[in-house]
Order: sequence, then structure tokens, then C-alpha cells
Amino acid sequence: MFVTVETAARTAPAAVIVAIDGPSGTGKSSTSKAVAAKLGLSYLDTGAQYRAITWWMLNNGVDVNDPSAVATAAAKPVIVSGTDPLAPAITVDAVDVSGPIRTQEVTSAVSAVSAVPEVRTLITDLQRVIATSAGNGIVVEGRDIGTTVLPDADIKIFLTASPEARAARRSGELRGKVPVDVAATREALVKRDAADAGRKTSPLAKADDAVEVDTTDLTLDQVIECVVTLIEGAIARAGQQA
Ligand SMILES: Nc1ncnc2c1ncn2[C@@H]1O[C@H](COP(=O)(O)OP(=O)(O)OP(=O)(O)O)[C@@H](O)[C@H]1O
Ligand SMILES: Nc1ccn([C@@H]2O[C@H](COP(=O)(O)O)[C@@H](O)[C@H]2O)c(=O)n1
Repeated sequence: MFVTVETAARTAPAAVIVAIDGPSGTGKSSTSKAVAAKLGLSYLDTGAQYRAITWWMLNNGVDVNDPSAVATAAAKPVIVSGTDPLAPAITVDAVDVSGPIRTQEVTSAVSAVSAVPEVRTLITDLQRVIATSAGNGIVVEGRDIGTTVLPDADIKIFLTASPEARAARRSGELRGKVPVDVAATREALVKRDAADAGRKTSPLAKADDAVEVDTTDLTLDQVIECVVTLIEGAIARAGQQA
């Protein structure tokens, strides 16, 4: 049950848990960070944790396409996630990896590593500890938060968008930094989603009780407003039941 406290502009519960899932490039990170900042909540990027363990595997010569090698090494790296939505941070063995985990090499390998059950067990346990110790409440974003990591979350949101819109967004992000091929970006997004949705353990999926928000034709500000409204609605309903 929620206990409500007043913040400057919005009302947020003392320890509301918000799960935001969806495929790649639907706006989970941008939305989650902004919503958490607006409501005074912590923020956890679970994709960054899977990227961090993948970065460690690649840097330590582990064959990421060999599930048993990945499973054997999975407990070795120490991953620490920051939860400030205004300054997201992640370290592996005390090394700041927030830049290196975004390389193409890591992006291409992460689905293979995240499909390994031993990896998922370790990272899921870590996520639950972080979520339950965030006294101010937390927005946790990923692929299996509503279904597996936090099935009792106070509100679950599943963001979607067409592959075309997502490829255009990602290409916009990269433009000016690297040569951009929108069709190749689209293909890579679709391939990663298929791998994430097709794995046996805790696949990318919408929880039955999640609210789906199609962001294809919405600006980021509109999505943020929509999600804030959904969270406030859940808080108000919980208050009425208390
Ligand atoms: N509604 C929107 N309209 C336009 N651009 C958006 C919208 N939502 C997000 N973006 C932009 O799309 C890009 C991808 O967004 P973001 O990283 O938040 O997605 P994501 O779902 O977290 O992706 P991934 O799962 O791959 O990490 C960013 O450049 C972001 O600014
Ligand atoms: N709950 C999650 C979150 C992420 N993954 C895996 O990590 C990859 C990277 O995620 P990004 O959000 O940073 O793009 C993603 O493709 C998944 O393989 C996951 O399995 N579960």
C-alpha cells in the first residue's frame, strides 16, 4: 500500500515501484529518467547492467556465444548501479563503464549474454535489492521488470513504437557521430528484439496487467506527461483503497 507525501509540483508515494518495459528504442530510458526526476523517485536502467556484464565478458576473453563459459564467469564482475535519474552511473569492478557499454560491440553481444539463465539470476537479484531499498520509490526500466523482476510493481507500463519510428530516433542520436544507415539501424533493432523476445528465460514481454503506450506518434514530452499521469492515477486509486 502507498503512503503519499507531497513534492514541489507533483504528488508521489513514499515508495512507489514503477516498472517500464518495452523493445529497444521505444523511449524507456528517456521517459523513465524524466519521470523519476519529476516525481522525486530513484531510477534503475537494467539494460545498462546487462551491457556492463557483457562489456566485462568481452574484455576478459570470454566467448559470449558460449553459454556455459558465460555462466561460469557470470559471478566474477562486481556491478554497481547509481540510481540518481539526473546522473545515471554504472561501474564494473569500480571502473566507470557508462561510455564503453554503449559501443556497437557491446550492443551486438548483449542479447547472447542476457539470455544465459545464470546471468539473469544474478542480475535479477541485484535489481530486486536496489528496488526494494529505494526508500523514495523507484522507476525501473527494462524488458522483464513487470513480468519477472518486480511482478508486484505498483504500476506497469509497456512502451511500444513502430520499428520505423525507433530506427529514425536511434539514427538521429548517432547522426554527426558516425555514418548513419537507417535501414541497417532498423534491422539491428528488430533482430535484437527478436532475440530478447525469443529467449527461454524471462523474455521481453508485456505483463498482463501492464498499460501499453504506443509512442510512435507522440513527442517525448507527451510520453513523459502520459506516464506521469498514469503513475498519479495509480497512486490516487491506491489512496482511495487505503
Ligand atoms: N517519443 C519520442 N519521440 C522522439 N524521440 C524519442 C521519443 N522517445 C525517445 N526518443 C529518442 O529516441 C532515442 C531512444 O530513446 P531511449 O534511449 O530512451 O529508448 P530505450 O527504449 O531506452 O532504448 P534501448 O532499449 O535501446 O536502450 C533517444 O534519442 C531519445 O531521445
Ligand atoms: N530487463 C532487461 C533489460 C535489458 N536486457 C538486455 O539488455 C540489452 C540492452 O538493453 P538496453 O535497454 O540498454 O538497450 C537488451 O537488448 C536485452 O538483451 C534484458 O535482457 N532484460
